Amino acid sequence: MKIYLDSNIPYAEKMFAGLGEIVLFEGRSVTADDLVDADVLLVRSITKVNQALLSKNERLQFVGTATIGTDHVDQAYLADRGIKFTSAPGCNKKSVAQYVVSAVLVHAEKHLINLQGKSVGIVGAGNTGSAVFHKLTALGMKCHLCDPILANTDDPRTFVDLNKIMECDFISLHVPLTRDGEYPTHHLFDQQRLRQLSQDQVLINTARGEVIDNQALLQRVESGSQPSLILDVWENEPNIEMALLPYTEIATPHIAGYSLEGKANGTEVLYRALCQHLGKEAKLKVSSLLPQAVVDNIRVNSPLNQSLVKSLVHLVYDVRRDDHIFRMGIASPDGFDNMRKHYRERREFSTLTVSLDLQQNDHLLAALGFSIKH
Ligand SMILES: NC(=O)C1=CN([C@@H]2O[C@H](COP(=O)(O)OP(=O)(O)OC[C@H]3O[C@@H](n4cnc5c(N)ncnc54)[C@H](O)[C@@H]3O)[C@@H](O)[C@H]2O)C=CC1
Ligand SMILES: O=C(O)C(=O)[C@H](O)COP(=O)(O)O
Repeated sequence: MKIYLDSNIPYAEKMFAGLGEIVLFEGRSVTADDLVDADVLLVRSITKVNQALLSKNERLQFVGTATIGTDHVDQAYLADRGIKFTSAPGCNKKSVAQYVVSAVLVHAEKHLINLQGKSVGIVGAGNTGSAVFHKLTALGMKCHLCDPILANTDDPRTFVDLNKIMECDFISLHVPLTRDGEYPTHHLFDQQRLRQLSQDQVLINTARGEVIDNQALLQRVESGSQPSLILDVWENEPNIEMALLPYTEIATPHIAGYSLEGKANGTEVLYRALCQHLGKEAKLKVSSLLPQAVVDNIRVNSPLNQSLVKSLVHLVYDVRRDDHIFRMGIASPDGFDNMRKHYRERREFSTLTVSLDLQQNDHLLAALGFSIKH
């Protein structure tokens, strides 16, 4: 059994070693010739899994992607060939939500904004949008959810339409990239919608670059009085529209979901699914392989305010560091992918235990995802 693994799937060599012979590949450059004898193919979002990639392989039985997004996989083609497919829903939702929390706090500090009562429009109310809702609501923000698909189900939450979202102080995108169906998201933010944004608004994209028409966005920002932009994802990665960069407040190379926990969760989901597919017991747990966090506890003995929350958040994850590294490195060859490939170890808020002297602080910090001790 040959298991072909993207070399950027952490802990995968250890987790899958007992299930077959491991062959590592580079996700961006792998070709049909490389995969001729693969029985199992485990990818991340940069590998387009389609007929062209699998045309020379006649024995593939299982494809897994260690990601939430599945737009890079032609699932209909896999189904036609009877190849089992698994993704990792929700695996890095906390990581993305923590990125958004850090970015919102950074924006608030820079523009002297009190976040209490500020409105947030969350487009896509699935795993990640819901996590963002939970955290930003805890910060005192008024969050609105837009999800016409869930709005047509028995989901008990209140949903608004996109017009209402366009009035919000912050707009955060958490939709899959889709081109078909009743509610396609490709260029959901097109020239017309981008024109509606004012310079007092903040547009955050951690979904997929193609959800915003990047050329229309460039025209919009070049015409003046632009909204603040926080962009983790871009059209045409890794060859992004560099002219957008100077207009962004925070810019990163598709790493919002790159916490160690988020990536490790993705690995574990695939491990379990493959074990099940092969009729084997899933004996390993990826959590046992994670290192201790460098900073793992802190004592807080004063009431929380926005500034103190920001300090606690940034003790664990500060998006400005990723923004800085990105701007320094993007001009070099392979700059976009290099930062992703050699991404530093980033942990989630749960790895920091906050010891609280004041009872009233727990709700907010627990909602943000910190571990709490009294
Ligand atoms: N930047 C990064 O590192 C990461 C990006 N992502 C992206 O975020 C996307 C969302 O992630 P999850 O929330 O975990 O997925 P999910 O599948 O749990 O939720 C997506 C939600 O979007 C809704 N939706 C679909 N079309 C819509 C439309 N036109 N308008 C409004 N809502 C719509 C769906 O009904 C669903 O509830 C992923 O598909 C992936 O592309 C995910 C993880 C990391
Ligand atoms: O999970 C997703 O969906 C993502 O966007 C991934 O976090 C992106 O990471 P790579 O798969 O491109 O390494």
